[in-house]
Amino acid sequence: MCILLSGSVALAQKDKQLSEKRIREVMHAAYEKYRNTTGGANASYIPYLADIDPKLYGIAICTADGQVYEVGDTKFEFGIESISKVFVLALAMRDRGAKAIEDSIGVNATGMPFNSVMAVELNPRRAVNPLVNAGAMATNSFIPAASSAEKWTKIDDIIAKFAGRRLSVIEQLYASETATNQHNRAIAWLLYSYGRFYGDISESVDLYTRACSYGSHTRDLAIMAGTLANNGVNPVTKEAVIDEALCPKILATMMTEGFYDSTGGWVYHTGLPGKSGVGGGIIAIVPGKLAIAAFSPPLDHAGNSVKALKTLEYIVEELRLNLLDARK
Ligand SMILES: NC(=O)CC[C@H](N)C(=O)O
Repeated sequence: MCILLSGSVALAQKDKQLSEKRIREVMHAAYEKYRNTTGGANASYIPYLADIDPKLYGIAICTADGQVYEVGDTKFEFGIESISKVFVLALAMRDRGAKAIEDSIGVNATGMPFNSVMAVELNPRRAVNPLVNAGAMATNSFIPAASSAEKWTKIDDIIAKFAGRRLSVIEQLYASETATNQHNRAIAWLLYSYGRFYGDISESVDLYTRACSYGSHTRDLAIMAGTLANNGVNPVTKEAVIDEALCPKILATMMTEGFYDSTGGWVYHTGLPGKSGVGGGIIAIVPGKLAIAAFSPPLDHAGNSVKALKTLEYIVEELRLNLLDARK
């Protein structure tokens, strides 16, 4: 009884860290601390991304009870890119089940870059992770539907539910990616050659490319991630988007592969599931509590936003959000 009591008192103390005042304070402190940080470079292999203003910077936090806090350029729409992989995975998992994802796509870490061919070659089962390009394209191919148009409707609907508003594809970005995605097409063919692709190749690559080309702003990402923090219920609209039992499975893939070959470093610093995109966005989820999103276009060698990474690491440390940290 005594132990229980002191445990819950300690938990309450820890949660005091999460008062509205404290969240705002830390978020604004992060913004001031990193707003002039330089380093990294915009993604240039997708020409559209190279031209985005590298100075744009936004942070948004969405709590599990639906409060949204924002600072900076949080309404600027940028390419969601690989962050879309998380939500397309949620759809495939909803329709196929968590076991089928594990068996047919794979859930282990590749420890390799997001567009690695070797990740496919070196794994005896040719299993990848749904959060690298190979696994994400296979995941698109795995969504059950009568046609590609129907799959897109499913993707568009679930993305809208996660965000609490309908997102639009940035057509210029989509065209830019489509004109330069030969490497992704090659990866899809490779998976196909090993029997690890489950639908029409060009259609699946196209769905993947289109989903990466959604325009999202930092606030959207915080709410989408907030839905995963809130057991699959959008904390703002209160709509149930996916079964709560799937959330820990989705978060597990983020913990193992969310930052590709830099995932170990991310977990080392934050102890949280997170995901980056080459558009400059990053999300992090604290189950049951909140989600954080940050955006800044310049990327490091692994394709993760330099400033967003620093921002999230700082906020996680200051608010004591690391899941692996049992300090009171
Ligand atoms: N890491 C990323 O965000 C990569 C996504 C990008 N659409 C690609 O396929 O290369």
